[in-house]
Amino acid sequence: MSNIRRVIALGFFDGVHKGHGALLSAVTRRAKELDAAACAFTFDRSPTAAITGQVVPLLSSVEDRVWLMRSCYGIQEVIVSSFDGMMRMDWQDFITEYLVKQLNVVHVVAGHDFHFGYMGKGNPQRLKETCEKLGVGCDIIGKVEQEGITISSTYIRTLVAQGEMERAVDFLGHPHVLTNRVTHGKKIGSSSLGFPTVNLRIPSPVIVPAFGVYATRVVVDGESHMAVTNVGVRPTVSDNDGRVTVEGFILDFSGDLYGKELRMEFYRYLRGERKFPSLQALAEEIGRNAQQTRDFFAAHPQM
Ligand SMILES: Cc1cc2nc3c(=O)[nH]c(=O)nc-3n(C[C@H](O)[C@H](O)[C@H](O)COP(=O)(O)O)c2cc1C
Ligand SMILES: Nc1ncnc2c1ncn2[C@@H]1O[C@H](COP(=O)(O)OP(=O)(O)OP(=O)(O)O)[C@@H](O)[C@H]1O
Repeated sequence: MSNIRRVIALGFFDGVHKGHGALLSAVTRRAKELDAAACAFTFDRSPTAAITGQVVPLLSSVEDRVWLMRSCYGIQEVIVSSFDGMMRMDWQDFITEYLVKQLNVVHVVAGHDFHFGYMGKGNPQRLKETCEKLGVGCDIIGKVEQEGITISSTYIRTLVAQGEMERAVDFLGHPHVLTNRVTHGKKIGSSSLGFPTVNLRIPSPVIVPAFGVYATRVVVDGESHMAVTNVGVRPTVSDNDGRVTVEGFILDFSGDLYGKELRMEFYRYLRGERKFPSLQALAEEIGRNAQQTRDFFAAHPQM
């Protein structure tokens, strides 16, 4: 780590929602005032998953988390730390040895319920008092609510898992995103259906949105296109192997995207995934869903 002066937001930041946004905006503001680098600290894996041993499906991969913090809030450096390597560090050491000595922190920003250090014994009050003694600035951000609900990654995960995408977008402050490389499908899409699709895998432990069809955008080679996308196991296709795929038909586009990195943005749930009596019936429905997607983006030109 180079020894530049850093203003650092502390947390895990899964999904980078509006509550996190309050911290990250404070960081960019303070960094300007102090002529320091705007940074955020996160872990490589979910602390809750590591501690409880349970699978915690996350809204974002590490890469998407980093990208969201940079692109939505102008964070210049995201420090991705190994949770396993840090979980036994006590809270005082986290501040004095890690933040101050290693990262040269000049100001920290954390939320009202931020717990840190071995057994979670560090808390906002301890953070504030210790920073004061060390001459490090500290902002504790009060909780951000919407419709009387405290915005949290946990709450937004339930929205995505239930397909409530528009509400998820509302609480995130940006669309739910999935970035991955395009893989090969079974080629039925272009040959029998008349709808070529890009196929993405959802890497573990990233959350699987409710099975169904969504109005989405795909961003590839720096360009954004409307797409109608199915998430699920494709019960209509006889040889489906039970694997979950994300398949998007990109509107008004032709070209081979195999192997390219693509970002998919989810905006609206259109319908559930179904088993159709024939490929013909499925193709007719996809045609209707493509039109619904056009209508949605025509009605929401800012999206
Ligand atoms: C917008 C859209 C909606 C879809 N809806 C369903 C569905 O409800 N049920 C289903 O079995 N497959 C559905 N599919 C998946 C198709 O079965 C799949 O695209 C087709 O099998 C082609 O697969 P391939 O690209 O791997 O060749 C949908 C695909 C798209 C693009
Ligand atoms: N709604 C919110 N308002 C203000 N600060 C928040 C809010 N949500 C999270 N924070 C703060 O953002 C940082 C990162 O939080 P964390 O990653 O634990 O998110 P979370 O949404 O609370 O997650 P979870 O749902 O898993 O508890 C912490 O410092 C936390 O206190």
